[in-house]
Amino acid sequence: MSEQIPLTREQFEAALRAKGDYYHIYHPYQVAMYEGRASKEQIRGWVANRYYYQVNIPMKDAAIMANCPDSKIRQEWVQRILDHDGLPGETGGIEAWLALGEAVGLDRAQLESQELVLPGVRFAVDAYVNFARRATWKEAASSSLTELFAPQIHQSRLDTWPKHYPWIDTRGYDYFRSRLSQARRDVEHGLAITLDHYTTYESQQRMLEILQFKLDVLWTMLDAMTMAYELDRAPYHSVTDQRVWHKGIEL
Ligand SMILES: O=C(O)c1cc(C(=O)O)c2c(n1)C(=O)C(=O)c1cc(C(=O)O)[nH]c1-2
Repeated sequence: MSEQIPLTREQFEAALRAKGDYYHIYHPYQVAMYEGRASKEQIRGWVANRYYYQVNIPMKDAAIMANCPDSKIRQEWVQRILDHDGLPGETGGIEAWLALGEAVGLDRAQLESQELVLPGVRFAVDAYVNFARRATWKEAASSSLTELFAPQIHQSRLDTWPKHYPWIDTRGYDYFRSRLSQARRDVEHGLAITLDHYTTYESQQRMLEILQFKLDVLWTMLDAMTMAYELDRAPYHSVTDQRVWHKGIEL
């Protein structure tokens, strides 16, 4: 049997970018938010649940670094952790997300307690972190490439939310603004690693599947929020309106 011919660098990049068709920017929950159709509860639910993604991203990036023997790569990758955690005394992305939480009327302590984080969101985010722990550092690094499509989604919020949701304190928007340049820089580095590394047809197809896995993580988070905040079907809704679900099991 003849071997499949690998995609050229340009074709591979085009195939990665084509995955943008499945980005969560097209999820109805996300569309409702930027079209101004989301209720206060839906916006608050999204911010509270996305907080779990925010706090896990630096742990995901630390897992990639822990598996990476190349100091040059770590030198660049560590910036991602600093973006979210900040240096001591600085405001990082997690702090900026908490400010967004306050801007939409959520209590900081409630956000930090993670009591609003739905199990479906928790499982999806955990799948991403666990993948990064177990995969090779290159595959885990490449899985961040949904960020190719992130500047557009952050910009769409900056363009539409202040108009649609005058009740949101505009100081909350700093997170989205700072991610515009941070995501572009991340993508440059992540894309270079990815285009250099996957040079066989099989490995390129595997990488495209990994990117689909990551798209699934993001889409599934919004599915869980749709159930809870749009369809009024939070977990256990048929038996109780209490938030009885687990709040994370530390291992
Ligand atoms: O708001 C969004 O829609 C969105 C999506 C993504 C993404 O595509 O994974 C990230 C972010 N935001 C983000 O703010 C962020 O810091 C981030 C890091 C990563 C990653 O996989 O390492 N994705 C994303």
